[in-house]
Amino acid sequence: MRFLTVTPNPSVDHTVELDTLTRGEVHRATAGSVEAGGKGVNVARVLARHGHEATAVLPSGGVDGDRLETLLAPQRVRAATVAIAGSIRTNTTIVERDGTTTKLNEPGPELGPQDLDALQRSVSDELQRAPDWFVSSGSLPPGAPADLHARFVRTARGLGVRCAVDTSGAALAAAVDAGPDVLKPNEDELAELLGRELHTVGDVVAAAGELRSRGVGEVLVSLGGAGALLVGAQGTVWAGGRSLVPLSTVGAGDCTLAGFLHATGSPAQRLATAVAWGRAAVLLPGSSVPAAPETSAAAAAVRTLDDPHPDTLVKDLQR
Ligand SMILES: Nc1ncnc2c1ncn2[C@@H]1O[C@H](COP(=O)(O)OP(=O)(O)O)[C@@H](O)[C@H]1O
Ligand SMILES: O=P(O)(O)OC[C@H]1O[C@](O)(COP(=O)(O)O)[C@@H](O)[C@@H]1O
Repeated sequence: MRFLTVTPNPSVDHTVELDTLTRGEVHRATAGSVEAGGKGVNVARVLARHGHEATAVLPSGGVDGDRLETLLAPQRVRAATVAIAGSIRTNTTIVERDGTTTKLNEPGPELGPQDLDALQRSVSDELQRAPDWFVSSGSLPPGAPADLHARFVRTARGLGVRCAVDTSGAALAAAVDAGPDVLKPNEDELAELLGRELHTVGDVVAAAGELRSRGVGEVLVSLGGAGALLVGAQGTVWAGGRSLVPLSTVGAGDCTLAGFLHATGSPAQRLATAVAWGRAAVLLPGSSVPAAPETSAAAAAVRTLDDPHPDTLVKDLQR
């Protein structure tokens, strides 16, 4: 299949591994790594590793822009870079020995009107090539309008291209009303969007139902160690597996969405693939994305459940 992604706020992902993080202390890291990052970039990377044609549209500028392009070059992703005046960001992740992951995401460069025009032109040009899926992902940098993902989705839908969105905050709220085919919030992002806490399966299903009534096709809610729930026209499915000690959870959500779009079959089959790709990602260090042998191995441990009981607590789903 052919995929197009856009990442308005890509990053160089710097991961530092250490024993235990203590605020205010000097730490000696046990390992460190640097990778090309940002949500749409990661979606493109993992799809390319699974043999798909993946194009990633991204702004690039400054020393970190050069670094990101260098890191992306060997990864079989076709990078459609848009030169911007500012320098792209570095995001830092601290992973402790027990798998606890702390992310420090920079705001990113200010995008001026010319940068935004160039980015929108690049997305429109790439959409003319009629990809099978378009993925609009990640936070928005300063200067970008909150409805940037929504604008991309409307352009894609106008051209008949199926689209998925993974973002947060005001950008997520704006994207809902553009009616993407797939929306992938995590539990916290969904709770923030609806302005209420989500404790049970019923809470999540009701929240997802509200988004569907506003025009979203399928809502794929990732739940960290508790797997994921898919709410769509055919009902609700859960998929997950036994608990894992993550090496790094960075990129797990991106791999989950990529697996979902890669898969075919019933909602349960597509969700099981999504969860397998997410679980394979957490077993890799830093922002590394899994290859086919790793996602196939992870798939063997995933189980699914149709219509999980609405009173079940989300945190109890994997038991
Ligand atoms: N601690 C964990 N144990 C097992 N699987 C995990 C863990 N954290 C994440 N995953 C897998 O990765 C997926 C995405 O993780 P999640 O944290 O929900 O996404 P995001 O990175 O978007 O916040 C989950 O649905 C799950 O399959
Ligand atoms: O755009 P945001 O929300 O700041 O997120 C960017 C960060 O998220 C990642 O794309 C990882 O995302 P997930 O862990 O949600 O899959 C990193 O590569 C990047 O540093």
